[in-house]
Amino acid sequence: MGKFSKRDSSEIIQPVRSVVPIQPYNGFLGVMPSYVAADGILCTKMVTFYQRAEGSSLPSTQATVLLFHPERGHITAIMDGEAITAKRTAAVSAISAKLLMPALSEVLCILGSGQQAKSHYDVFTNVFKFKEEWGSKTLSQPNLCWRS
Ligand SMILES: NC(=O)C1=CN([C@@H]2O[C@H](COP(=O)(O)OP(=O)(O)OC[C@H]3O[C@@H](n4cnc5c(N)ncnc54)[C@H](OP(=O)(O)O)[C@@H]3O)[C@@H](O)[C@H]2O)C=CC1
Ligand SMILES: O=C(O)C1=NCCCC1
Repeated sequence: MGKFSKRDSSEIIQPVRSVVPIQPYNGFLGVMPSYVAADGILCTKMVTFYQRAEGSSLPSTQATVLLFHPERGHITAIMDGEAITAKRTAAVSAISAKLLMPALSEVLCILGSGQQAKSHYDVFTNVFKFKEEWGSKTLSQPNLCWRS
């Protein structure tokens, strides 16, 4: 993402994500490899995501990030892809908002109360200042009001 922000993609190999539908279960498996030679980073994220039935206790998204030794090819780290996904996705949204939102945006409204709702709340309140914050009661963030 740092390289992306610098608009320097010359050293990054990052094919478009491959997605395998898991049709009977309304799900997908996504595989997201990338190689940044200059930084010695060879990795892939593997993520499953599902449209769950209402009231299901199963998670909608599960992910793992594997880091490899670029020269020798062995795995050097197995990382929590859900934590990385939470921060990465919210960070990308904040960059988009920074570039696209009207200058006098004073109200933050978060829909949903899952992982992304929480990480977006954290990142957006860190990067921007809002006069009002609206969201779900179940998101339970300290400054957040809610509509019943
Ligand atoms: N573009 C990207 O890179 C990424 C995209 N995503 C997408 O972001 C979305 C949220 O992901 P995440 O936060 O991890 O998921 P979670 O499962 O943690 O949260 C989902 C939220 O959506 C609510 N919800 C689910 N179904 C309905 C419905 N029918 N009506 C109203 N609310 C509903 C849930 O409510 P309740 O708790 O009451 O069930 C919950 O608050 C997903 O669509 C996911 O695919 C996620 C990660 C990365
Ligand atoms: O890229 C990701 O990570 C995800 N994309 C779609 C929904 C789940 C996670």
